[in-house]
Amino acid sequence: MLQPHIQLDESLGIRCALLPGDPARVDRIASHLQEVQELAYNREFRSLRGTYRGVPVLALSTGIGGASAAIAVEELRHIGVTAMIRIGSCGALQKEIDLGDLIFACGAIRDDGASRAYADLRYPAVPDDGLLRCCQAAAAEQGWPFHTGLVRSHDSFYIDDQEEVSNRWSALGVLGADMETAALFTVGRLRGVRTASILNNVVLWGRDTAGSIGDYAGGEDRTALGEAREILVALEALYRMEEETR
Ligand SMILES: O=P(O)(O)O[C@H]1O[C@H](CO)[C@@H](O)[C@H]1O
Ligand SMILES: O=c1cc[nH]c(=O)[nH]1
Repeated sequence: MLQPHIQLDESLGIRCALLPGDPARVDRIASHLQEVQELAYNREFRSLRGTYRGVPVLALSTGIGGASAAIAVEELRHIGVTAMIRIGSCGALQKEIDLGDLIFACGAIRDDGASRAYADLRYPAVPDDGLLRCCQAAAAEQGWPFHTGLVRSHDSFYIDDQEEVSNRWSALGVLGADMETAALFTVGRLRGVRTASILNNVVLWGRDTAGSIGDYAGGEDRTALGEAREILVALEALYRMEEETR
């Protein structure tokens, strides 16, 4: 059945997906794939297919926030996708995390509305353990710096007590902030989909968030490198997962 938001159906027959937030990132994923074919572009959901080392892969943007990410997870599951890796950006909540460093989320603080609509806050937002390990192994093999830890997913960028809120989560050891990881993990776990989230740090801890995100959008070198790395790590992780389950 044609899914109403992503405008894709099960005839695709693809099990693995990369989920960037930004539709423009879909092009940068395509540059690492073979046999690329554009599929659909409806609202924030832009998609294309390709192969990586022979593995069929779908790239679909989810837009900003947990609500649209949750819709993407549900509709992708309806068409047979069983493993999804978010290719995101984030702001650091710790000073040792550099621009372009990768964060592998081993859990997410559920400060978003979408995940709460699905389950009581005591339900943990966690990735698939095997898929997370495939991501770590792929990054380690390349020798690229990465951090594994908790992230905080939120719904609001410009609230008045932003600094206070960020300081509180930083003091609790949370590594970074994004807006979709908690919804991806929660919905994925509830629906039996394997998920992981890789975040490229685009804002140094304590720096101006809006300005730094603008630099990333403008192609700042280190964050562009972090993005290329997270894409390659995710593709390699999916390849490893497919090899393990073959
Ligand atoms: O770059 P993406 O993947 O969209 O991720 C981050 O960037 C957006 C905010 O600028 C939010 O979606 C946040 O999660
Ligand atoms: O602080 C930040 C930076 C990027 N993306 C977020 O969601 N938060």
